[in-house]
Amino acid sequence: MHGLAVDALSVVAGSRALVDAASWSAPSGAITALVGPNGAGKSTTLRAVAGLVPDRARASGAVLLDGERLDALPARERARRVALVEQSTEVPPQLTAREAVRLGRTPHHRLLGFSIGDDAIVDAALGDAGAATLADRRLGELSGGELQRVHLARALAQQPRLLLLDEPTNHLDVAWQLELLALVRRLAADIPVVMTLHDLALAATHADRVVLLDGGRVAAEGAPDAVLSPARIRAAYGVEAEIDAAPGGVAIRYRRLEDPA
Ligand SMILES: Nc1ncnc2c1ncn2[C@@H]1O[C@H](COP(=O)(O)OP(=O)(O)OP(=O)(O)O)[C@@H](O)[C@H]1O
Repeated sequence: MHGLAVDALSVVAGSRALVDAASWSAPSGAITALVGPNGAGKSTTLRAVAGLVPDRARASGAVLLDGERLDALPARERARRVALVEQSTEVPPQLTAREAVRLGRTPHHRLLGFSIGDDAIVDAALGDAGAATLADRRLGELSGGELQRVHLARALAQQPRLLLLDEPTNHLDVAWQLELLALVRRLAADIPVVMTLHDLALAATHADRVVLLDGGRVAAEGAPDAVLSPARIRAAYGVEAEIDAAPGGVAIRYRRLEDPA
């Protein structure tokens, strides 16, 4: 299959399955949203797809990108193919944004050092992520939203064949959320993009496919309107959802089960 196929992925810490035999796919040319309640295993899943597993945990199952087993590749090879932007990444505060984005090129270098062409790639990545004006600022001085854009630029500089974004709209104001989603749409023309989202209305509006995780398992997978139904939202989150699908986007109103309609 063209794109990402996750087959019976489990991440087990001690006797506890954080991700439990989850199988799902994310085709090229599409945005796939990974949704689910707190603790459902979304971040653990993205990290495991990128080859990162918590200390003292064990991953099993297969992760295939365009038919190639990613989980069988050495870390450096995997890093050439997969970029992950996490919710919070420790950053050296003295590094400039440009220096941080340049680190995205590291997996592509044969020896330590930089390659010809890196500068143009780094500049393009900074521009695409809306971080060009931040290039010479130090990371320690940036706001949460600005830092988020720099992390995205670093991922773009990696020129990955699979882009994984953990809560990419966190910290972003509404204008930058829309910019980010437009950029993700452009990127998804060529590669699979998987992003975790808490905002189900954003997922319903902007994703082509939705994977609903609950308790580490795949509760549903498919078209947004099929997965994000009131019944499934009730089952996974324990809330009532009233879904209003207008041409400009989906709006969802929530209420607790015990509250009057
Ligand atoms: N290093 C770890 N060791 C043991 N358990 C962990 C570890 N990291 C996460 N967990 C547990 O794994 C489960 C899944 O966590 P994960 O962060 O993947 O969920 P999530 O769906 O991303 O949640 P959220 O929406 O709150 O970000 C949680 O119960 C969490 O407590």
